[in-house]
Amino acid sequence: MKMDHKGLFITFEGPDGAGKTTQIGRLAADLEKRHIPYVLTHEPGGTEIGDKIRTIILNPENLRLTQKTEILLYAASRSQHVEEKIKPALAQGKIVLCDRFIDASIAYQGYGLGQPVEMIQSINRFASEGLTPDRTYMIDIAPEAGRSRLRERSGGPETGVTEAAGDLDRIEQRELDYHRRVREGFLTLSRENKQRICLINGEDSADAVFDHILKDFHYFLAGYMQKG
Ligand SMILES: Nc1ncnc2c1ncn2[C@@H]1O[C@H](COP(=O)(O)OP(=O)(O)OP(=O)(O)O)[C@@H](O)[C@H]1O
Ligand SMILES: Cc1cn([C@H]2C[C@H](O)[C@@H](COP(=O)(O)O)O2)c(=O)[nH]c1=O
Repeated sequence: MKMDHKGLFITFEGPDGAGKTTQIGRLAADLEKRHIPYVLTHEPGGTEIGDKIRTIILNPENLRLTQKTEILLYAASRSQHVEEKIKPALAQGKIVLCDRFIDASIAYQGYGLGQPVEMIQSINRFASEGLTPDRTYMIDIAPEAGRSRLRERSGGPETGVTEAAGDLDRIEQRELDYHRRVREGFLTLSRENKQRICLINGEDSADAVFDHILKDFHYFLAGYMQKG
């Protein structure tokens, strides 16, 4: 665990539709209930400038956006986010809950697009000033299941809304094979970072997933408090 800041940096990762937003919201509610100061945020975005970058990255009309530009825009949004929001909150001793961080760039742009992972790591080390999450909840789901959840969330075939018309962003619209590579990327990361990453089966019920996260988080928090 990196101890160069006072707060705790917790990230949620996983393929599209895995349930990250659902679970991070539940963990935030648990902290709220226990009066523990926290910040709930997300990437890409999380700041005014980051949200503008997010709009460019995810707009399905931006067909000419190159792979290198995509990597750099995610890193630019992250840099703004770390400096303006995440590091100040950690310095105040808060728990920062962040929906996606550098693991997403490695999985989506590295494993998914086939861009060199070491290069993405190096760009992001610069962008994030070397910030590493203390704990990561990686929620795994097969891309078919994730995509079907996203379709339902945006209307679903039964409502007559087609997938193309149904709110999928520029990344979500990529073919299933791309999303299979992304998932394998996340699973590889979880094997390579067992100390930091807690891997969870996102195809279990939302309650079962949350039980798993909460148990691990309370255990992790107790250890962190003990170390002072
Ligand atoms: N464990 C679960 N079982 C069934 N449905 C779920 C579960 N978790 C979340 N959902 C539903 O699946 C959809 C996607 O969930 P959510 O938005 O939390 O995923 P996400 O990982 O944040 O998606 P993305 O980051 O791709 O937008 C939502 O409609 C949510 O209610
Ligand atoms: C941080 C980050 C994200 N992505 C992808 C993952 C998703 O498809 C979108 C973000 O949408 P969400 O609904 O807010 O999860 O962007 C990526 O490709 N690379 C990244 O670094």
